Amino acid sequence: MKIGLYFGSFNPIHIGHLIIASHVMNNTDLKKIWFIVSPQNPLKQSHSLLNEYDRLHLVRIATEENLAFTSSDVEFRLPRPSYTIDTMAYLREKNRSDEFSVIMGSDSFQNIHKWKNADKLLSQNNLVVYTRPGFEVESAAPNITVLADAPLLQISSTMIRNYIRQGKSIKYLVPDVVEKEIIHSGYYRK
Ligand SMILES: Nc1ncnc2c1ncn2[C@@H]1O[C@H](COP(=O)(O)OP(=O)(O)OP(=O)(O)O)[C@@H](O)[C@H]1O
Ligand SMILES: O=C(O)c1ccc[n+]([C@@H]2O[C@H](COP(=O)([O-])O)[C@@H](O)[C@H]2O)c1
Repeated sequence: MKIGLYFGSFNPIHIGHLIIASHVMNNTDLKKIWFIVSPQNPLKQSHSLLNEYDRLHLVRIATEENLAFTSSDVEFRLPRPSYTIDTMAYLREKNRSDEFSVIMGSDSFQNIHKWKNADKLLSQNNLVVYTRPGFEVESAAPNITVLADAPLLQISSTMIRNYIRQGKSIKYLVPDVVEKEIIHSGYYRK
């Protein structure tokens, strides 16, 4: 099966992520999207990072009503920080009948030279790159699909964490179930 892999810290998952995943499904031949929760992004600081199992739970409840979406904890069992090239090797080995594509914004794509074994990552994998403002990109190779018209929201997990700390509402920025769980569990208050 053709599967899109959407990697992220998801700290927490928000509707920007879900809109992108849905847009990728609508505009490619991918049949499923796996949301891969990275315990530790190699290029991000770990303070203010909610426990990975709590982040995974939020991804699970945000995606469970969509049968094409799945949450994945595969990187929890791999060495840290989470290097995408290593995760891809592991996933390919374990899922030989599936064909994976890595989904990423054009901002990440432009910075991919900073990632571990970037050349190998680019040559060995299919990529779906959606354009984000300020990071124009043209399809550079047959294994790279560029989606130029993704519906984009100027929101981020950082913004949501800041809103919570400031006592502001995060309604509509995250799915209702995620908002309820964050409030109920007191996540990101300090
Ligand atoms: N609003 C958005 N629209 C499109 N893509 C997004 C949006 N927010 C995040 N992404 C992309 O989704 C992927 C996973 O995101 P990540 O979990 O790092 O969230 P984030 O909102 O960027 O987090 P943070 O603010 O904590 O850095 C990354 O490739 C990121 O570029
Ligand atoms: O493999 C790497 O070197 C590498 C470097 C930076 C980021 N990544 C992956 O890309 C995902 C999204 O990263 P980011 O910075 O766009 O939020 C993150 O969860 C990591 O799995 C991977």
